[in-house]
Amino acid sequence: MECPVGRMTCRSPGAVVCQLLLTAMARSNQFRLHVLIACGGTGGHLYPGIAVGEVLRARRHTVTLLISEKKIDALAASAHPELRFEKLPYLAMPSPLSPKMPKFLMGVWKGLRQCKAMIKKENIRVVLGMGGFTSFAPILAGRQCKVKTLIHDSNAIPGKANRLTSRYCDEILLGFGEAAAYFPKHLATQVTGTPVRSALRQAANDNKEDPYAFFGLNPNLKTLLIIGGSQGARGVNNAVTHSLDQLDALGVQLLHITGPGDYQEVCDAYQTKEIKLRSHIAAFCHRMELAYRVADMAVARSGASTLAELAYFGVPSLLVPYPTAADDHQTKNAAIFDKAGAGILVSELELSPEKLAAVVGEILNDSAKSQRMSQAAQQISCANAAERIADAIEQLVDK
Ligand SMILES: CC(=O)N[C@H]1[C@@H](OP(=O)(O)OP(=O)(O)OC[C@H]2O[C@@H](n3ccc(=O)[nH]c3=O)[C@H](O)[C@@H]2O)O[C@H](CO)[C@@H](O)[C@@H]1O
Repeated sequence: MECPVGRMTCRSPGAVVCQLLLTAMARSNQFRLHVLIACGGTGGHLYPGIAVGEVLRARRHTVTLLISEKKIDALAASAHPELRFEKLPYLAMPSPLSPKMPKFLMGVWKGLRQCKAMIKKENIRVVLGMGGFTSFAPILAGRQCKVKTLIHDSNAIPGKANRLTSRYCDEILLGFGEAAAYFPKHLATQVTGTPVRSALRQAANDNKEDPYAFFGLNPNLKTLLIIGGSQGARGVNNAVTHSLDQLDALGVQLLHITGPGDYQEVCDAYQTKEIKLRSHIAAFCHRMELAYRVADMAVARSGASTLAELAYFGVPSLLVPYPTAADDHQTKNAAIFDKAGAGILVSELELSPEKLAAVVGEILNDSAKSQRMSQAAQQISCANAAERIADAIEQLVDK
Protein backbone atom coordinates (compact mmCIF):
# COMPACT_ATOMS: atom_id res chain seq x y z
CA MET A 1 0.00 0.00 0.00
CA GLU A 2 1.37 3.40 -0.97
CA CYS A 3 1.93 5.86 1.82
CA PRO A 4 -0.22 8.97 1.16
CA VAL A 5 2.50 11.14 2.67
CA GLY A 6 5.33 9.27 0.98
CA ARG A 7 6.85 12.41 -0.48
CA MET A 8 7.35 14.03 2.90
CA THR A 9 10.84 14.12 4.32
CA CYS A 10 11.44 11.03 6.44
CA ARG A 11 12.00 13.05 9.58
CA SER A 12 8.74 15.01 9.42
CA PRO A 13 6.16 14.17 12.13
CA GLY A 14 3.65 13.20 9.40
CA ALA A 15 6.07 10.63 7.96
CA VAL A 16 6.77 9.20 11.40
CA VAL A 17 3.05 8.77 12.09
CA CYS A 18 2.56 7.26 8.64
CA GLN A 19 5.42 4.82 9.21
CA LEU A 20 3.93 3.79 12.54
CA LEU A 21 0.54 3.24 10.89
CA LEU A 22 2.05 1.16 8.10
CA THR A 23 3.98 -0.94 10.60
CA ALA A 24 0.81 -1.50 12.62
CA MET A 25 -1.12 -2.50 9.47
CA ALA A 26 1.62 -4.84 8.29
CA ARG A 27 1.70 -6.34 11.76
CA SER A 28 -2.06 -6.82 11.89
CA ASN A 29 -1.98 -8.59 8.47
CA GLN A 30 0.91 -10.71 9.59
CA PHE A 31 -1.13 -11.40 12.67
CA ARG A 32 -4.06 -12.82 10.76
CA LEU A 33 -2.96 -16.36 11.23
CA HIS A 34 -4.39 -19.55 9.87
CA VAL A 35 -4.43 -21.98 12.78
CA LEU A 36 -5.08 -25.71 12.44
CA ILE A 37 -6.66 -27.23 15.56
CA ALA A 38 -6.58 -31.02 15.76
CA CYS A 39 -9.32 -31.95 18.17
CA GLY A 40 -11.30 -35.00 17.09
CA GLY A 41 -12.17 -38.34 18.60
CA THR A 42 -14.19 -37.34 21.65
CA GLY A 43 -16.10 -34.37 23.07
CA GLY A 44 -13.30 -33.93 25.60
CA HIS A 45 -10.91 -32.94 22.80
CA LEU A 46 -13.41 -31.38 20.45
CA TYR A 47 -15.22 -28.92 22.69
CA PRO A 48 -12.06 -27.27 24.09
CA GLY A 49 -10.80 -27.07 20.48
CA ILE A 50 -14.03 -25.34 19.46
CA ALA A 51 -13.65 -22.93 22.41
CA VAL A 52 -10.14 -21.93 21.27
CA GLY A 53 -11.32 -21.70 17.64
CA GLU A 54 -14.08 -19.30 18.68
CA VAL A 55 -11.65 -16.97 20.45
CA LEU A 56 -9.19 -17.03 17.53
CA ARG A 57 -11.99 -16.23 15.07
CA ALA A 58 -13.12 -13.34 17.24
CA ARG A 59 -9.51 -12.07 16.98
CA ARG A 60 -9.88 -12.31 13.18
CA HIS A 61 -7.64 -15.32 12.64
CA THR A 62 -8.64 -18.14 10.29
CA VAL A 63 -9.28 -21.49 11.94
CA THR A 64 -9.66 -25.02 10.60
CA LEU A 65 -10.63 -27.77 13.03
CA LEU A 66 -9.54 -31.30 12.24
CA ILE A 67 -11.99 -33.89 13.52
CA SER A 68 -12.41 -37.63 13.12
CA GLU A 69 -15.08 -39.61 11.31
CA LYS A 70 -16.67 -40.65 14.62
CA LYS A 71 -20.36 -39.89 15.17
CA ILE A 72 -19.72 -37.75 18.26
CA ASP A 73 -17.52 -35.41 16.20
CA ALA A 74 -20.23 -34.96 13.57
CA LEU A 75 -22.79 -34.38 16.32
CA ALA A 76 -20.70 -31.72 18.06
CA ALA A 77 -19.66 -30.05 14.79
CA SER A 78 -23.29 -29.82 13.62
CA ALA A 79 -23.93 -27.21 16.32
CA HIS A 80 -21.15 -24.96 14.92
CA PRO A 81 -21.89 -24.14 11.28
CA GLU A 82 -19.78 -20.97 11.65
CA LEU A 83 -16.58 -23.02 12.02
CA ARG A 84 -14.70 -24.92 9.32
CA PHE A 85 -14.22 -28.62 10.04
CA GLU A 86 -12.13 -31.10 8.03
CA LYS A 87 -12.00 -34.85 8.63
CA LEU A 88 -9.00 -37.05 9.30
CA PRO A 89 -9.20 -40.83 9.79
CA TYR A 90 -9.69 -41.75 13.47
CA LEU A 91 -6.53 -43.26 14.92
CA ALA A 92 -6.45 -45.11 18.22
CA MET A 93 -2.93 -46.41 18.84
CA PRO A 94 -2.97 -50.20 19.35
CA SER A 95 -0.42 -51.98 21.55
CA PRO A 96 2.97 -52.34 19.78
CA LEU A 97 2.52 -56.03 18.88
CA SER A 98 -1.13 -55.78 17.86
CA PRO A 99 -2.07 -56.90 14.33
CA LYS A 100 -3.77 -53.49 14.02
CA MET A 101 -0.40 -51.71 14.10
CA PRO A 102 0.19 -51.67 10.31
CA LYS A 103 -3.26 -50.12 9.77
CA PHE A 104 -2.51 -47.50 12.42
CA LEU A 105 0.84 -46.62 10.83
CA MET A 106 -0.77 -46.43 7.41
CA GLY A 107 -3.38 -44.05 8.87
CA VAL A 108 -0.64 -41.87 10.40
CA TRP A 109 1.16 -41.76 7.06
CA LYS A 110 -2.02 -40.79 5.18
CA GLY A 111 -2.91 -38.18 7.82
CA LEU A 112 0.62 -36.79 7.65
CA ARG A 113 0.39 -36.36 3.86
CA GLN A 114 -3.06 -34.77 4.10
CA CYS A 115 -1.96 -32.33 6.82
CA LYS A 116 1.29 -31.37 5.11
CA ALA A 117 -0.59 -30.63 1.88
CA MET A 118 -3.12 -28.52 3.80
CA ILE A 119 -0.44 -26.62 5.74
CA LYS A 120 1.44 -25.70 2.55
CA LYS A 121 -1.59 -24.91 0.38
CA GLU A 122 -3.41 -22.85 2.98
CA ASN A 123 -0.45 -21.07 4.51
CA ILE A 124 -1.17 -22.50 7.95
CA ARG A 125 1.27 -21.06 10.46
CA VAL A 126 0.31 -22.81 13.67
CA VAL A 127 -0.86 -26.33 14.55
CA LEU A 128 -2.52 -26.88 17.93
CA GLY A 129 -3.19 -30.46 19.05
CA MET A 130 -5.82 -30.99 21.74
CA GLY A 131 -4.72 -34.56 22.50
CA GLY A 132 -5.55 -38.06 21.34
CA PHE A 133 -4.04 -39.81 18.35
CA THR A 134 -6.03 -37.55 16.01
CA SER A 135 -3.47 -34.87 16.99
CA PHE A 136 -0.48 -37.07 16.21
CA ALA A 137 -0.22 -36.67 12.41
CA PRO A 138 -1.10 -32.94 12.40
CA ILE A 139 1.61 -32.12 14.97
CA LEU A 140 4.22 -34.17 13.09
CA ALA A 141 3.16 -32.50 9.83
CA GLY A 142 3.44 -29.07 11.47
CA ARG A 143 6.93 -29.90 12.68
CA GLN A 144 8.03 -31.15 9.27
CA CYS A 145 6.62 -28.03 7.59
CA LYS A 146 8.48 -25.87 10.15
CA VAL A 147 5.37 -24.09 11.43
CA LYS A 148 4.71 -23.48 15.13
CA THR A 149 3.28 -26.42 17.05
CA LEU A 150 1.54 -26.54 20.42
CA ILE A 151 -0.31 -29.20 22.36
CA HIS A 152 -2.91 -28.81 25.07
CA ASP A 153 -3.60 -31.60 27.55
CA SER A 154 -6.61 -31.16 29.78
CA ASN A 155 -6.11 -34.13 32.12
CA ALA A 156 -4.12 -34.45 35.33
CA ILE A 157 -2.28 -37.39 33.69
CA PRO A 158 -1.56 -36.52 30.06
CA GLY A 159 -2.47 -38.87 27.25
CA LYS A 160 0.04 -41.04 25.37
CA ALA A 161 -0.32 -39.10 22.14
CA ASN A 162 0.56 -35.82 23.81
CA ARG A 163 3.47 -37.34 25.67
CA LEU A 164 4.81 -38.65 22.36
CA THR A 165 4.30 -35.46 20.38
CA SER A 166 5.51 -33.14 23.16
CA ARG A 167 9.10 -33.42 21.93
CA TYR A 168 8.05 -32.01 18.54
CA CYS A 169 6.25 -29.04 20.05
CA ASP A 170 7.16 -25.44 20.65
CA GLU A 171 4.80 -25.15 23.61
CA ILE A 172 2.97 -27.47 26.01
CA LEU A 173 -0.24 -26.12 27.53
CA LEU A 174 -2.01 -27.82 30.41
CA GLY A 175 -5.43 -27.96 31.99
CA PHE A 176 -4.01 -29.02 35.36
CA GLY A 177 -0.53 -28.20 36.68
CA GLU A 178 -0.30 -31.79 38.00
CA ALA A 179 0.26 -33.01 34.41
CA ALA A 180 3.59 -31.18 34.08
CA ALA A 181 5.41 -33.97 35.94
CA TYR A 182 4.68 -36.41 33.10
CA PHE A 183 6.55 -34.47 30.42
CA PRO A 184 10.34 -34.48 29.99
CA LYS A 185 11.86 -32.01 32.46
CA HIS A 186 13.61 -29.93 29.81
CA LEU A 187 10.28 -29.08 28.13
CA ALA A 188 8.56 -25.97 29.46
CA THR A 189 4.87 -26.19 30.27
CA GLN A 190 2.26 -23.51 30.88
CA VAL A 191 -0.99 -24.01 32.80
CA THR A 192 -3.90 -22.43 30.93
CA GLY A 193 -6.83 -24.44 32.27
CA THR A 194 -9.29 -26.24 30.00
CA PRO A 195 -11.38 -24.01 27.71
CA VAL A 196 -15.14 -23.87 27.97
CA ARG A 197 -16.98 -23.09 24.74
CA SER A 198 -18.54 -19.67 24.29
CA ALA A 199 -22.19 -20.81 24.23
CA LEU A 200 -21.72 -21.97 27.81
CA ARG A 201 -19.80 -18.93 28.94
CA GLN A 202 -22.27 -16.48 27.43
CA ALA A 203 -25.23 -18.27 28.95
CA ALA A 204 -23.89 -18.34 32.49
CA ASN A 205 -25.31 -14.89 33.22
CA ASP A 206 -28.06 -14.83 30.63
CA ASN A 207 -31.53 -14.81 32.09
CA LYS A 208 -33.39 -14.44 28.79
CA GLU A 209 -34.17 -18.12 28.33
CA ASP A 210 -35.90 -20.09 31.06
CA PRO A 211 -33.86 -23.29 31.43
CA TYR A 212 -36.54 -25.01 33.53
CA ALA A 213 -39.15 -24.42 30.82
CA PHE A 214 -36.69 -25.73 28.20
CA PHE A 215 -36.44 -29.11 29.98
CA GLY A 216 -40.00 -29.10 31.32
CA LEU A 217 -38.68 -29.07 34.92
CA ASN A 218 -40.07 -27.46 38.06
CA PRO A 219 -38.13 -24.36 39.23
CA ASN A 220 -39.24 -25.01 42.82
CA LEU A 221 -37.54 -28.39 43.12
CA LYS A 222 -33.87 -29.23 43.54
CA THR A 223 -32.42 -30.58 40.30
CA LEU A 224 -29.86 -33.35 39.99
CA LEU A 225 -27.99 -33.41 36.66
CA ILE A 226 -26.66 -36.77 35.56
CA ILE A 227 -24.02 -36.70 32.86
CA GLY A 228 -21.47 -39.24 31.75
CA GLY A 229 -19.16 -37.42 29.32
CA SER A 230 -19.80 -36.84 25.63
CA GLN A 231 -20.83 -40.41 24.90
CA GLY A 232 -22.61 -41.23 28.13
CA ALA A 233 -21.46 -43.62 30.86
CA ARG A 234 -23.06 -46.98 31.47
CA GLY A 235 -21.66 -47.18 35.02
CA VAL A 236 -23.21 -43.84 35.99
CA ASN A 237 -26.50 -44.63 34.23
CA ASN A 238 -26.77 -47.99 36.00
CA ALA A 239 -25.92 -46.52 39.40
CA VAL A 240 -28.63 -43.89 38.98
CA THR A 241 -31.31 -46.22 37.62
CA HIS A 242 -30.69 -48.56 40.58
CA SER A 243 -31.11 -45.60 42.97
CA LEU A 244 -34.38 -44.20 41.60
CA ASP A 245 -36.42 -45.14 44.70
CA GLN A 246 -33.87 -43.58 47.05
CA LEU A 247 -33.67 -40.42 44.89
CA ASP A 248 -37.45 -40.26 44.75
CA ALA A 249 -37.52 -40.26 48.55
CA LEU A 250 -35.26 -37.19 48.54
CA GLY A 251 -37.89 -35.29 46.49
CA VAL A 252 -35.42 -34.17 43.83
CA GLN A 253 -36.05 -33.95 40.10
CA LEU A 254 -33.61 -35.45 37.60
CA LEU A 255 -32.13 -34.19 34.36
CA HIS A 256 -30.58 -37.39 33.07
CA ILE A 257 -28.38 -37.19 29.96
CA THR A 258 -27.74 -40.81 29.11
CA GLY A 259 -25.54 -40.80 25.99
CA PRO A 260 -27.00 -42.20 22.75
CA GLY A 261 -26.09 -45.84 23.50
CA ASP A 262 -28.03 -46.24 26.78
CA TYR A 263 -31.02 -44.00 26.14
CA GLN A 264 -33.66 -46.69 25.64
CA GLU A 265 -32.45 -48.83 28.51
CA VAL A 266 -32.50 -45.86 30.88
CA CYS A 267 -36.02 -44.84 29.76
CA ASP A 268 -37.20 -48.42 30.40
CA ALA A 269 -35.75 -48.33 33.93
CA TYR A 270 -37.73 -45.15 34.76
CA GLN A 271 -40.93 -46.56 33.25
CA THR A 272 -42.61 -47.80 36.42
CA LYS A 273 -41.10 -45.23 38.79
CA GLU A 274 -42.87 -42.25 40.37
CA ILE A 275 -39.79 -40.08 39.80
CA LYS A 276 -40.26 -40.40 36.03
CA LEU A 277 -42.88 -37.63 36.31
CA ARG A 278 -40.23 -35.30 37.74
CA SER A 279 -37.48 -36.20 35.29
CA HIS A 280 -36.24 -35.20 31.89
CA ILE A 281 -34.25 -37.88 30.06
CA ALA A 282 -32.23 -37.10 26.93
CA ALA A 283 -29.78 -39.11 24.83
CA PHE A 284 -27.65 -36.05 24.08
CA CYS A 285 -27.94 -32.40 25.05
CA HIS A 286 -26.97 -29.61 22.68
CA ARG A 287 -27.81 -26.99 25.32
CA MET A 288 -25.43 -27.88 28.13
CA GLU A 289 -25.47 -24.25 29.26
CA LEU A 290 -29.13 -24.68 30.22
CA ALA A 291 -28.44 -28.02 31.88
CA TYR A 292 -25.77 -26.47 34.12
CA ARG A 293 -28.04 -23.56 34.96
CA VAL A 294 -30.77 -25.81 36.37
CA ALA A 295 -28.34 -28.14 38.15
CA ASP A 296 -28.15 -27.81 41.94
CA MET A 297 -25.77 -30.72 41.84
CA ALA A 298 -24.38 -33.23 39.31
CA VAL A 299 -23.51 -36.90 39.29
CA ALA A 300 -20.86 -37.06 36.61
CA ARG A 301 -17.81 -38.73 35.14
CA SER A 302 -14.62 -36.75 35.66
CA GLY A 303 -13.61 -36.03 32.08
CA ALA A 304 -11.69 -32.77 31.87
CA SER A 305 -14.29 -30.75 29.96
CA THR A 306 -17.14 -31.81 32.22
CA LEU A 307 -15.02 -30.74 35.20
CA ALA A 308 -14.11 -27.41 33.59
CA GLU A 309 -17.81 -26.74 32.97
CA LEU A 310 -18.96 -27.83 36.45
CA ALA A 311 -16.33 -25.48 37.88
CA TYR A 312 -17.35 -22.64 35.58
CA PHE A 313 -21.00 -22.92 36.63
CA GLY A 314 -20.13 -23.67 40.26
CA VAL A 315 -22.07 -26.95 40.34
CA PRO A 316 -21.24 -29.25 43.30
CA SER A 317 -20.68 -32.80 42.13
CA LEU A 318 -20.45 -36.45 42.97
CA LEU A 319 -17.67 -37.61 40.65
CA VAL A 320 -17.50 -41.20 39.44
CA PRO A 321 -14.30 -41.66 37.39
CA TYR A 322 -14.43 -43.92 34.34
CA PRO A 323 -12.59 -46.93 35.80
CA THR A 324 -10.78 -47.95 32.62
CA ALA A 325 -9.75 -44.50 31.40
CA ALA A 326 -6.12 -44.42 30.22
CA ASP A 327 -3.74 -44.46 33.22
CA ASP A 328 -6.84 -43.93 35.41
CA HIS A 329 -6.59 -40.22 34.61
CA GLN A 330 -10.22 -39.55 35.57
CA THR A 331 -9.49 -40.58 39.18
CA LYS A 332 -6.62 -38.09 39.31
CA ASN A 333 -8.84 -35.39 37.71
CA ALA A 334 -11.60 -36.04 40.26
CA ALA A 335 -9.13 -36.11 43.16
CA ILE A 336 -8.20 -32.49 42.39
CA PHE A 337 -11.86 -31.46 42.71
CA ASP A 338 -12.33 -33.59 45.81
CA LYS A 339 -9.27 -32.04 47.47
CA ALA A 340 -10.44 -28.52 46.60
CA GLY A 341 -13.84 -29.25 48.18
CA ALA A 342 -15.62 -28.81 44.83
CA GLY A 343 -16.71 -32.42 44.38
CA ILE A 344 -16.91 -35.76 46.14
CA LEU A 345 -15.00 -38.62 44.54
CA VAL A 346 -16.66 -42.02 44.73
CA SER A 347 -15.31 -44.92 42.67
CA GLU A 348 -17.77 -46.85 40.52
CA LEU A 349 -17.14 -49.95 42.67
CA GLU A 350 -18.18 -48.13 45.85
CA LEU A 351 -21.25 -46.54 44.30
CA SER A 352 -24.16 -48.50 45.77
CA PRO A 353 -27.69 -47.04 45.49
CA GLU A 354 -27.51 -46.17 49.20
CA LYS A 355 -24.16 -44.41 48.82
CA LEU A 356 -25.34 -42.43 45.81
CA ALA A 357 -28.52 -41.25 47.53
CA ALA A 358 -26.62 -40.51 50.76
CA VAL A 359 -24.10 -38.22 49.01
CA VAL A 360 -26.84 -36.50 46.98
CA GLY A 361 -28.91 -35.94 50.13
CA GLU A 362 -25.85 -34.75 52.07
CA ILE A 363 -25.21 -32.01 49.50
CA LEU A 364 -28.72 -31.03 48.42
CA ASN A 365 -30.19 -30.98 51.93
CA ASP A 366 -27.38 -28.87 53.35
CA SER A 367 -27.43 -25.50 51.65
CA ALA A 368 -24.31 -24.27 53.50
CA LYS A 369 -22.37 -27.29 52.26
CA SER A 370 -23.63 -27.02 48.72
CA GLN A 371 -22.77 -23.30 48.69
CA ARG A 372 -19.25 -24.03 49.96
CA MET A 373 -18.78 -26.64 47.25
CA SER A 374 -20.13 -24.31 44.60
CA GLN A 375 -17.70 -21.56 45.64
CA ALA A 376 -14.80 -24.02 45.75
CA ALA A 377 -15.69 -25.14 42.22
CA GLN A 378 -15.75 -21.57 40.92
CA GLN A 379 -12.43 -20.86 42.57
CA ILE A 380 -10.67 -23.58 40.59
CA SER A 381 -12.30 -22.57 37.32
CA CYS A 382 -9.96 -21.07 34.70
CA ALA A 383 -12.65 -18.98 33.04
CA ASN A 384 -10.31 -17.48 30.43
CA ALA A 385 -8.49 -20.67 29.41
CA ALA A 386 -9.41 -20.24 25.72
CA GLU A 387 -8.04 -16.69 25.72
CA ARG A 388 -4.85 -17.86 27.43
CA ILE A 389 -4.33 -20.49 24.72
CA ALA A 390 -5.00 -17.92 21.99
CA ASP A 391 -2.47 -15.59 23.69
CA ALA A 392 0.10 -18.39 23.79
CA ILE A 393 -0.39 -18.97 20.04
CA GLU A 394 -0.01 -15.29 19.18
CA GLN A 395 3.03 -14.88 21.42
CA LEU A 396 4.69 -17.92 19.89
CA VAL A 397 4.29 -16.56 16.37
CA ASP A 398 5.55 -13.20 17.53
CA LYS A 399 8.82 -14.68 18.91
C1 LIG B 1 -13.98 -41.93 28.71
C2 LIG B 1 -12.80 -41.06 28.50
O1 LIG B 1 -11.67 -41.50 28.46
N1 LIG B 1 -13.10 -39.76 28.39
C3 LIG B 1 -12.08 -38.77 28.13
C4 LIG B 1 -12.50 -37.86 26.98
O2 LIG B 1 -13.58 -37.06 27.27
P1 LIG B 1 -15.16 -37.19 27.16
O3 LIG B 1 -15.61 -36.72 25.86
O4 LIG B 1 -15.61 -38.52 27.60
O5 LIG B 1 -15.60 -36.22 28.37
P2 LIG B 1 -15.35 -34.74 28.81
O6 LIG B 1 -15.92 -34.66 30.14
O7 LIG B 1 -13.93 -34.28 28.71
O8 LIG B 1 -16.21 -33.87 27.76
C5 LIG B 1 -17.56 -34.01 27.60
C6 LIG B 1 -18.04 -32.83 26.75
O9 LIG B 1 -19.21 -33.21 26.07
C7 LIG B 1 -20.20 -32.23 26.27
N2 LIG B 1 -21.53 -32.88 26.21
C8 LIG B 1 -21.73 -34.04 26.88
C9 LIG B 1 -22.95 -34.66 26.81
C10 LIG B 1 -23.99 -34.05 26.07
O10 LIG B 1 -25.11 -34.54 25.97
N3 LIG B 1 -23.74 -32.88 25.46
C11 LIG B 1 -22.52 -32.27 25.47
O11 LIG B 1 -22.35 -31.21 24.88
C12 LIG B 1 -19.92 -31.62 27.62
O12 LIG B 1 -20.49 -30.33 27.71
C13 LIG B 1 -18.39 -31.61 27.59
O13 LIG B 1 -17.93 -30.45 26.94
O14 LIG B 1 -11.43 -36.92 26.78
C14 LIG B 1 -11.19 -36.05 27.88
C15 LIG B 1 -10.09 -35.09 27.47
O15 LIG B 1 -8.91 -35.77 27.22
C16 LIG B 1 -10.83 -36.85 29.12
O16 LIG B 1 -10.72 -36.00 30.22
C17 LIG B 1 -11.90 -37.90 29.38
O17 LIG B 1 -11.50 -38.68 30.47
